[in-house]
Amino acid sequence: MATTRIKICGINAANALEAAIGAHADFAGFVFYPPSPRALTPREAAPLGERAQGRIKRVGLFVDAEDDLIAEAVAAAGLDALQLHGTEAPGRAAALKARFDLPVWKALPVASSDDIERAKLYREAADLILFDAKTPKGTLPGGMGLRFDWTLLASYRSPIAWGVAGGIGPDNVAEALAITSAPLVDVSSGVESEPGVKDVDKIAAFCKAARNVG
Ligand SMILES: O=C(O)c1ccccc1NCC(=O)[C@H](O)[C@H](O)COP(=O)(O)O
Repeated sequence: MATTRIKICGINAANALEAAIGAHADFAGFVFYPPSPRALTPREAAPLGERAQGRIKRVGLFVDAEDDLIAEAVAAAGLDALQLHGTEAPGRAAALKARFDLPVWKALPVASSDDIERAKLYREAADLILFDAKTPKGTLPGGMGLRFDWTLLASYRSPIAWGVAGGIGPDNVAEALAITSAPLVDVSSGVESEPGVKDVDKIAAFCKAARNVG
């Protein structure tokens, strides 16, 4: 089995970034979505991006963002990939991939098998599909600690890269990976002490538990 790749999302402080790097996570997620408790402005992300350069890949998370914000964030934080966590259509994902010449990850909210099927729509437009739990209307579209039925992915096969997110933490990441065999796992609130505050010990425990599986 190939090694599971790990993304720690919502990194907004140097200690959390160092914990993710120290625990050999593959990706650090920077959230550029103002309503999030983990949100960064491009200016705030710049020193984190510089610290991360060459040590961990930097993924910028956007929710139906304008090009201007994405351009500022790419320039300030030196992003290595764009994660689209809103209602971006395949055409929008393809346009951003072409404009910024960066890999594009598309997050898809999952509540039923139909939601898994939607991944097919993005095969030409995205480099990675991230299956995340569907959240209630009027709340954040991610980072809520909600999980979906992982058995929906039990026999999932894809020609492009993919990952699983939502309600995963140090105590259940092994179960999530055992059920889904996902090549990538993503976590945010599961490694926090409170919303927006990462816990360095939980980051270490999460990465250790994920690495013990794949
Ligand atoms: O983390 C956020 O605040 C956030 C806000 C808006 C859209 C997406 C967001 N996070 C996306 C992620 O990549 C999370 O890691 C994923 O949703 C899982 O979150 P959690 O259930 O808290 O681990």
